[in-house]
Amino acid sequence: MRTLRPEPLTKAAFGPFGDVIEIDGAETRAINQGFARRFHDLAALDVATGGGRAILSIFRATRRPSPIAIDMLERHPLGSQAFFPLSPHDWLAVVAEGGRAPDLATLRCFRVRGDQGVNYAAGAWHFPVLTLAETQDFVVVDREGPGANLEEIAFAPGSVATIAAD
Ligand SMILES: NC(=O)N[C@@H](O)C(=O)O
Ligand code: NI
Repeated sequence: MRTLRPEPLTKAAFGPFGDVIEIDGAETRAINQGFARRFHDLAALDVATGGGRAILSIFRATRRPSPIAIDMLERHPLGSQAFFPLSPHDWLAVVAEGGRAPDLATLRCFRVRGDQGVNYAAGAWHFPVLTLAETQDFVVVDREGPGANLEEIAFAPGSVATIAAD
């Protein structure tokens, strides 16, 4: 079984899996008579497939026992799924490339800062949201609509990977 070492999240490294949501590098616009700044169009929301619509939710994540075991992966074939933390604590995004099944040789863990979010592209294999705090709320924007938008693959316990303790 592999030990995944969290790597820093960068736009380049995360490119195959979706978008990094962050102020750094964003197109910005002064708005509201100069009393606010807009960081514009940070992620490609893709939710219209099959008559879907965008919804905004809040997930309250709680820390999983260490070492965190990657015993399954999931994906949402009909829509993207964006997460942005509401508290400034690091968290983790675990992803893998692949089509009908994830390619476990490409399994990667990214350490995400508390001022960064991610937007998983439609069909991107990922592990459910992982906080490193005792509890952490996330704004989540994803797809509501007809069709099966959750595919999960479970692995034999202890067979894939754990995440190195921080
Ligand atoms: N169940 C649910 O909506 N959560 C997952 O999709 C996730 O990525 O956390
Ligand atoms: Ni998901």
